[in-house]
Amino acid sequence: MSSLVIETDNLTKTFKGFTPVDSLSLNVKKGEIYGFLGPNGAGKTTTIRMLLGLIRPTKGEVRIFDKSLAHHRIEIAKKVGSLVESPSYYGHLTGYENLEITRKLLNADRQDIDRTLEIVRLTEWKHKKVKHYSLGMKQRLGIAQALLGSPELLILDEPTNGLDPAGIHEIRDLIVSLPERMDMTVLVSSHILREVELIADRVGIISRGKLLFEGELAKLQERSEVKLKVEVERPDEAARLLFHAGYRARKKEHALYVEADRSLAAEVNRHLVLAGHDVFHISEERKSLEDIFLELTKEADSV
Ligand SMILES: Nc1ncnc2c1ncn2[C@@H]1O[C@H](COP(=O)(O)OP(=O)(O)OP(=O)(O)O)[C@@H](O)[C@H]1O
Repeated sequence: MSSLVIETDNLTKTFKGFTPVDSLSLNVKKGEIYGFLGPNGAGKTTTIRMLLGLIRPTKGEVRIFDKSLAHHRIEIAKKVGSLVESPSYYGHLTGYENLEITRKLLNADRQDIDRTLEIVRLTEWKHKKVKHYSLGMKQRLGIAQALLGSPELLILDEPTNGLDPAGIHEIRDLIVSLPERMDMTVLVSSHILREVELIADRVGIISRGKLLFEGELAKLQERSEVKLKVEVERPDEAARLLFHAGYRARKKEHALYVEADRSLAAEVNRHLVLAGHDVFHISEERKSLEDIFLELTKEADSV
């Protein structure tokens, strides 16, 4: 069997001449947490709805567990748990009762309810009515619903939307624990890089329905240029000097950013010191992932 749990080939969705998902080829590996990243309106939910068989692709194919979703929808659905947008529940019923409804639909074991309540840390609240739950607790209940029946693949669409920092932290910890605890593959979407950065093994970044990058975030950062940040007393003058020595240098705030890596740090330093500049500090700088993400998705936006 392939090590890919989700594989899409040129997945495309068109609504009345508008194409929110455009030739998307995603690869999600078994046992990983895959961060599906993109700004609002990038096409994440539409993609997820196709992965769950809730809407039909206009073009392309979805393969899950090495099988075509179009031909094995029911068989695949039994092994996939999901939370798309906000969870649905009955406020006048308790957490336990809500899960009992889902459990019956799935024909899952009764002890599955207590086990999932434990995982999402709602055990002590299980006999309280859901209308009294906080937003974070409702979200955790939604994840518990998705976990019933021990799915092999869990798909969560923006599970931290609307939560406060503590709630975000809790959901994040919960997601991180799942692959090992439940031998599961997780795809989690978000429009916030920082949320995914801490938990995902690999990411797929989309904007305007197109895949811009897929892989480890460290690889994305490696692709960004390195600069030397040089702190000197008179940066304007130092920039001119380095320019005449053949370097591209730009002043930003009180520092100078030179297009060079650490192998040239000593040479840059020598140029400056020999010309009478006091150099206080030289360090190698890369763009933050946040900057790279914003640039990448902005570029796609302006096409
Ligand atoms: N049924 C539909 N008919 C027409 N347009 C749609 C339909 N569903 C989604 N869209 C449009 O497709 C685009 C992508 O939406 P989608 O919800 O997939 O993005 P998203 O990345 O999940 O964004 P968000 O984070 O804001 O939910 C949006 O412009 C949306 O308005």
